Amino acid sequence: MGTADLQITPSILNADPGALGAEVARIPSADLVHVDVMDNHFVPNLTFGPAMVESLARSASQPLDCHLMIEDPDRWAPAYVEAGGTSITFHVEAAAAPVRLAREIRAAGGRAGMALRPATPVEPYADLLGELDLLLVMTVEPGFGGQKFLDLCLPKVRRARQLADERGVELRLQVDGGVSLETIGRCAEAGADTFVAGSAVYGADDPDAMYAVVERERRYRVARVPDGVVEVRTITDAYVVGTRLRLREVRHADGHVERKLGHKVRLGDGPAEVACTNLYLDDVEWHLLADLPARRLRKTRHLVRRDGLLVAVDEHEDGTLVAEIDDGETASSYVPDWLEVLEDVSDDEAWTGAGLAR
Ligand SMILES: O=C(CO)[C@@H](O)[C@H](O)COP(=O)(O)O
Repeated sequence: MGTADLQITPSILNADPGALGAEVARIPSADLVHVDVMDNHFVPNLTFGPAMVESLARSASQPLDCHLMIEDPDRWAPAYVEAGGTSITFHVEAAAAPVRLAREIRAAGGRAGMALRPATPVEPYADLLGELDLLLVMTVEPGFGGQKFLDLCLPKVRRARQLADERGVELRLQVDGGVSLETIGRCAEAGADTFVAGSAVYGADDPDAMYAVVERERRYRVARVPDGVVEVRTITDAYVVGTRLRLREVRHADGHVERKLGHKVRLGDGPAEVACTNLYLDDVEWHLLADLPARRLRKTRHLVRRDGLLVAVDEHEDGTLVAEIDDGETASSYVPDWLEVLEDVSDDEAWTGAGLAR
């Protein structure tokens, strides 16, 4: 994979069209917002134009990833950069001069993306990849959300990644259509690093929960592991260099092993409040990611349940003990006496997992 930074980009095609500002506000943890622009000619559906993009750009805190499913993108694409789109993706099947268009988008200050319908091969465009910031491989026929993922597009994703790597081109490889918890692993394994998801996000009861749970963690250096240990686990964390990604392997006392990829986004200035997203990985996915350059941390976690409180006490290799209390959605400052606190290190970067990793 060309980059270790995986992004999930919700498509607002499946959101309530009458309340788009509010719908975008429901997904504050998303890295980007995917805006499907359809003209009822290139695809049989009609959605947004530059005025809507301009209005969204004013209200959304995330960059807008505009996917133009329109005829004559050579004429219209620059207007979407002007409207505030961050990346502008045109369909190669509709573009008269894709190289010129990609250069125009970049010259206007946008990131240039090119999309391929399921039946469009990538090979004819191999030499053009260096002109792009993003290549979008459609995994459904464009036009509508909620369609079934086309597995037959995966070999193209793999070839696209290979062609870019052979040419030393760093681009985002995006997949769009039918991307869900069930299909995303296969896309990542094929080399995609950016995942557009419409119904999988807006079909959920809490769209942002598809991304993240808010962790409000207090951390304390403590004198000893208190009574009340209900479980002991061994945790190995790998903080992927230059990203907000953490690979975690948890070995439970009964022998079972859990592996996950976490993405932690700070909600405030310090480490105390983060939006945390986890994807559980199978063996293939784990081994694919396990060799990424990372700083590592190994610890034994003692889970203590006492007086209705669950506290994780981490024992580090040098014997220091750090207790974590997760307050979830409700901030609190209660510290039980039995924790025998030596020091509150909640705001100290050096005592975060990333700070301790070597
Ligand atoms: O571009 C398109 C459809 O043409 C997509 O962005 C869809 O909006 C994705 O929706 P799901 O397939 O994830 O429901």
